[in-house]
Amino acid sequence: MTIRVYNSLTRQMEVFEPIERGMVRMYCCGITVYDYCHLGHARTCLIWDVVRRYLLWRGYRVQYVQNFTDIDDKILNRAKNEGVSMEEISERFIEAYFEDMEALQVGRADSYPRATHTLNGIQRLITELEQKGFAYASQGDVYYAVRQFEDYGKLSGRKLEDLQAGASGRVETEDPDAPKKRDPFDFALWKGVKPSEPSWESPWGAGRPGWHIECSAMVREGMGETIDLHVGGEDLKFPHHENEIAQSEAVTGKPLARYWLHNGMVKVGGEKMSKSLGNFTTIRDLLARPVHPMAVRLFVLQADYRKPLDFTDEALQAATNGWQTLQDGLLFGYQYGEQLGWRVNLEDIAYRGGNVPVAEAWIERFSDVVDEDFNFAGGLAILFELAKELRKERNLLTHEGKTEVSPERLEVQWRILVTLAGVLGFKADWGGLETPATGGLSEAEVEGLIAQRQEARRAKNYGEGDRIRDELKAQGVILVDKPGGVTTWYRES
Ligand SMILES: Nc1ncnc2c1ncn2[C@@H]1O[C@H](COP(=O)(O)OP(=O)(O)OP(=O)(O)O)[C@@H](O)[C@H]1O
Ligand SMILES: [Zn+2]
Repeated sequence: MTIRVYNSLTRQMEVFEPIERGMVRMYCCGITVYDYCHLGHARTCLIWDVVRRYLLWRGYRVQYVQNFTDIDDKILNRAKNEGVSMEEISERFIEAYFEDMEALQVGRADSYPRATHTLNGIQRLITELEQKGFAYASQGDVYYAVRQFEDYGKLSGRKLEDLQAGASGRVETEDPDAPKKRDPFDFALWKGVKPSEPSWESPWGAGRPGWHIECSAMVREGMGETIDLHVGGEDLKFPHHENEIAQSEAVTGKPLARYWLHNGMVKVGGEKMSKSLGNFTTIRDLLARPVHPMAVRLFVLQADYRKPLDFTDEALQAATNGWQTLQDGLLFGYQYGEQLGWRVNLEDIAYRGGNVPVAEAWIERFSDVVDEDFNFAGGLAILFELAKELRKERNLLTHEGKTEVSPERLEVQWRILVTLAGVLGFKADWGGLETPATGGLSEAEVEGLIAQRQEARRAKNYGEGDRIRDELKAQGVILVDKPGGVTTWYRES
């Protein structure tokens, strides 16, 4: 089978064919770094991380680039409020971003260009737009003249005429930059310096870049004129992605991206989870509840990536239960492999995947389903089938001392499960296993002591926290503190 994707640009399913055979160039609009990430950001980052993993598994090489917007009014406002520099704010939240994503096991992109590191490329692009008649300078700012770009609106399906009718004068009254624009829909490529704000020298005077131009410049500088996949949240389709297209394609005369893919929003009570609405749950808060990071991954991947996803406690609980089932399946080999006489190197499987024959029907079924516009929910259904079968066999084994399916066959099934779960970025906490062989504390006892330690640390009683850590260590249990206040553990072998 071939991979097919829903292209937002053409509004139809298309066979996925990258420009260069076997190589995918993929760009994702990243975050504006002025606060901690919430579950909405997590969904966007998780989905595209798994798309990348899937493409790699399907044999492509992938260049995956995700930017950080580190010049923005929101960052400047926070810096002003705290009396610190813009860099201090952006550095703090870039660091927090990496911690949160690591906790969720989102893989690192190949590069993370930042607006502040791309000023030459940005200025080059604006200069070319000016030379080609798509941009004009006005009172220290530079604007993009949207009416010069014939295709404006092709991604979002919005026509300027309709927008104008809908806006009817509102734009003029609300937009403080309106007097500087030739048309109310023109947008800033460069903004003239304001007192006490950071600025960079440019042919148009000191100032800073607008938001939209940074992505166009980053793609061009780091990836080329046309990339394969341009992805991001649906909220960015208009105006951000529309403007990226207008900027890049006006200069190069080539499509910016072959395929535009958009993920749906995480919603709360029907509204987009967002900082401005105050209805958000940060990744940190979620993991500190504690919710297992893999349950968050399951919550996100069980939904159609293009549809909105409602965040409710029930949905989260369902994902937590689902993870338990999947985890039971993933741990099967570690718990019963020896008893079943498997001669596999479990360490090897844990770190390199199951290494199963690709002709296996399960694998084919999985890739057939996921190939169709990254249907991860469909792929997961296959993983659950496998996990449930292993659970059934586990019950037989513990109660009757034998399995129905042959041990050889079970081994293959388990390896397939581990492999496919790995493709979707799921990894079982092998260390959390109760291993009677090592004796000592039971799983529940360990969890109880960890909870006590967390309580002590919350009360700033670090001495007691350390004492509990040492007590556990003496019993062969090693604690690993993860970002977001989550502690995992494993038994020393
Ligand atoms: N509720 C959400 N669900 C899914 N993705 C989201 C959500 N909110 C933001 N994103 C995505 O996260 C990425 C980073 O967005 P950005 O930093 O601009 O956040 P934002 O939209 O300003 O968030 P907020 O509205 O909470 O301030 C974008 O790709 C955006 O589409
Ligand atoms: Zn962008």
